[in-house]
Amino acid sequence: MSPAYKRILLKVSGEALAGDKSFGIETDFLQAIAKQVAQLAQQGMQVAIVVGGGNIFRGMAGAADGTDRVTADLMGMLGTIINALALSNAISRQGAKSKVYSAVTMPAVAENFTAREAKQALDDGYVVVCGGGTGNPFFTTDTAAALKAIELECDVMLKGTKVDGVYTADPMTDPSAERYDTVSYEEVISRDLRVMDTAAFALARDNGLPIIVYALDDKAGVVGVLNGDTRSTRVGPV
Ligand SMILES: Nc1ncnc2c1ncn2[C@@H]1O[C@H](COP(=O)(O)OP(=O)(O)O)[C@@H](O)[C@H]1O
Ligand SMILES: O=c1ccn([C@@H]2O[C@H](COP(=O)(O)OP(=O)(O)O)[C@@H](O)[C@H]2O)c(=O)[nH]1
Repeated sequence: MSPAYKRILLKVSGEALAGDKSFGIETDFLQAIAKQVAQLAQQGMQVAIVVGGGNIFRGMAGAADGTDRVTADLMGMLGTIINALALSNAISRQGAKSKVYSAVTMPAVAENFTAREAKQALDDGYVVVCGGGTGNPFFTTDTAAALKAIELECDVMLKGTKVDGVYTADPMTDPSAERYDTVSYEEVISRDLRVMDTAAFALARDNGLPIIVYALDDKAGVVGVLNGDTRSTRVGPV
């Protein structure tokens, strides 16, 4: 395993959590991710996770259907909390300590996120699972993930999603798209490669945070990414 990383931030896309279903959480898939994360934690790696919510609700879709955008985004943020609770519980069941932090205040459900407390929890051996995104409408959980990776002083952000890296175009719609092994922040932003939103890439670039994009359903998963066995793209300085 890469000895270079002491503390990592893992972004788990909500839609990927649904596995083959169009909505909700696929239990086997949740267990598989939880097992990989628990394994890393038990080996002494500090792991923070930001969870998406696209498997439950997306603000943009709600707004398109007539709900006002701010309300729809609040609904989306609540969806990410549901996923965070499910993932943290699954990690605990694998024998690792885990706590949920929320960017939206809800004391009966989760700890309020502060970087100071979350860093302490990481130092104390907890897997820190962050829900609620940035706590603000008009943002995404990718931006929240980049932000929290920087706030928590993580060495790298791993973005687990449906595709196995960054391509020259969206591989879901363009079969001629080619995957990069490494790509600069500048190229991703200037070519508008939309595997994450520009705000997230810009934040990473401005703070020198490397990002590794990989497919969440790869059997070797995040452990494989860190070992260099899983196909992925590294986004970083040139
Ligand atoms: N240049 C690109 N390289 C890789 N994936 C891309 C690119 N452009 C668009 N995508 C799409 O971005 C998606 C990943 O973004 P993500 O935010 O995780 O997805 P979701 O919409 O499920 O939340 C991929 O499933 C892929 O279809
Ligand atoms: O900081 C944030 C993060 C998320 N969201 C809302 O939560 C939804 C789910 O998050 P996202 O789409 O990023 O999840 P993912 O794509 O990872 O499944 C978004 O559509 C937004 O409506 C938000 O308003 N602010």
